[in-house]
Amino acid sequence: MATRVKPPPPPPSRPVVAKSPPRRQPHPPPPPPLPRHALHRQHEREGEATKSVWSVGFINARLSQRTPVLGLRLWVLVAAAAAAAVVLALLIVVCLCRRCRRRRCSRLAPAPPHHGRSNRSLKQQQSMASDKDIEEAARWPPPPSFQPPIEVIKAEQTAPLIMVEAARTSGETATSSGGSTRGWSTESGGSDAAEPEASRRGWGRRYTRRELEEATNRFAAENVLGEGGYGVVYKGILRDNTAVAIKNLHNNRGQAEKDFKVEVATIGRVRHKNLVSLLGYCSEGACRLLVYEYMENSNLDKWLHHGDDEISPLTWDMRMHILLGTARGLAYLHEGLEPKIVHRDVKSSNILLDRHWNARVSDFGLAKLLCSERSYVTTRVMGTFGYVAPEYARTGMLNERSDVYSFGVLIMEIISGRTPVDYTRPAPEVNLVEWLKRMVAERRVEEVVDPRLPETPPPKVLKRAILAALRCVDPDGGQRPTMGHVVHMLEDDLKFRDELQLARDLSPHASDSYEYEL
Ligand SMILES: Nc1ncnc2c1ncn2[C@@H]1O[C@H](COP(=O)(O)OP(=O)(O)OP(=O)(O)O)[C@@H](O)[C@H]1O
Repeated sequence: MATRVKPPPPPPSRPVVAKSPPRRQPHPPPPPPLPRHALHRQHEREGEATKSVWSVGFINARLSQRTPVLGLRLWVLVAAAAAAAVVLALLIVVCLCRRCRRRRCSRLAPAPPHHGRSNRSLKQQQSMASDKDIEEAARWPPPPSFQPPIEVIKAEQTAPLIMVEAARTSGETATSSGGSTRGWSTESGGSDAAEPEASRRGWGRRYTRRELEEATNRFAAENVLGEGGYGVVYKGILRDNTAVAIKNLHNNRGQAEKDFKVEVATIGRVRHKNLVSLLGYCSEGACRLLVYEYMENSNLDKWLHHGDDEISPLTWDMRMHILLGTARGLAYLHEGLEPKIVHRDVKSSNILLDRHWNARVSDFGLAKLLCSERSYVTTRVMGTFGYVAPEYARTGMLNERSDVYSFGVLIMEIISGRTPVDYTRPAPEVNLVEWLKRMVAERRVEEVVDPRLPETPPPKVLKRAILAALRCVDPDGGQRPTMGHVVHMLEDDLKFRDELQLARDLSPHASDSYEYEL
């Protein structure tokens, strides 16, 4: 008699349907014990059933099962969960990237001011300014030991203008010194559409060439403000009636548009009341144009050296005010930004004057915008003859103390009305720094004053200004003050001048003794 073998249990893949409660049935009698060979076959069948749990058919069946979630099949839910996980992962990556970028932005935020010496010590230094100090500062030649400046940046042979380090770290970032962002609007010609993100971030407006042609009457000759080493500068009036200065950079075929934009962004984000603001740019084909705020009173060089008037319109006070503004602008570049910007070409033609005669430093950071292969870049690297710090000229090593040296030359220029190098003068007077030092050593300080000045400054005031200049042109870069120190010196000088004036106004005789005491 054939033994009835109990059928294997139904495969678990069967769809689970709502079951009615099982009817209770009387327990069937226990099956008779199986013979050995039947038992063996049953084990084999059970083994196959277990294996089938992992078979393709089984998985397919499982995935095709309907679930209680909206009656969707299991594979639909699995796919949805996988997609959600991918989206989540992407979101996390994007968030992390943004955080990194923000951190880079914050590196360019204004750094806390750090001036090595306290105001007090500077004040003491200043009030102790005596003939001896001035003569000591004027000592020449420099000590033979040249101490390399701290944080020296090696100037390269062909493209050494790497002073705008900010560009490297964050071409895409935008920071502001708290200044206005006027002019960085998003409305512009068609090309803005290509870069809406840039405009939103405040990098600066991108102008079309056509817009700028319109503003300058097709770059007409009568709108030329002048020509410098970087190109021709035009005055332009934009459609909204804003006056601008448009610098047409020449020889730019070597500059990739992307690099150009990075540099422009670097310059554009630097805002300070004593720096000329870059409003935007145009980059179409080989054409590279920079759009700046227009400065009504041109540049300092013009007023110092190219005026026809016998009496200069620049009074002593105006000159000191211009110096202080310039010092503040430079101090911001050196100490207010992280990483700092070394101007590298501080000179009177780069000090522009707004309608209120406030100094506005221009051309900072321009060096990196130039095509590095051009030979004139190499000559420009050396700054301008007469203003260049000796260590820079000698070694090509440059840091912010080189700007301090040039600023010292600028002080001398403003006091004397002489250019830093003047070959029309007798040999001992050709070099301004050397001549002025000699005059100080010979106690002929009063003779260095610009004969075109409407009024001569009080001797003590003059001496303090000369002392500041001599400190700045110290042959040892490490001994020069920082621009922050220079700002304090000049502020103190102005205060000193005010006090003197007040004393004079109160009593002419009292002021004599006051001046004498100081
Ligand atoms: N934003 C501006 N507003 C008014 N005039 C300007 C402005 N920028 C430049 N200029 C004028 O354009 C002329 C050329 O300036 P640019 O800066 O190109 O050359 P530079 O300073 O004279 O020489 P270099 O290029 O050697 O520094 C100068 O007369 C300058 O005063």
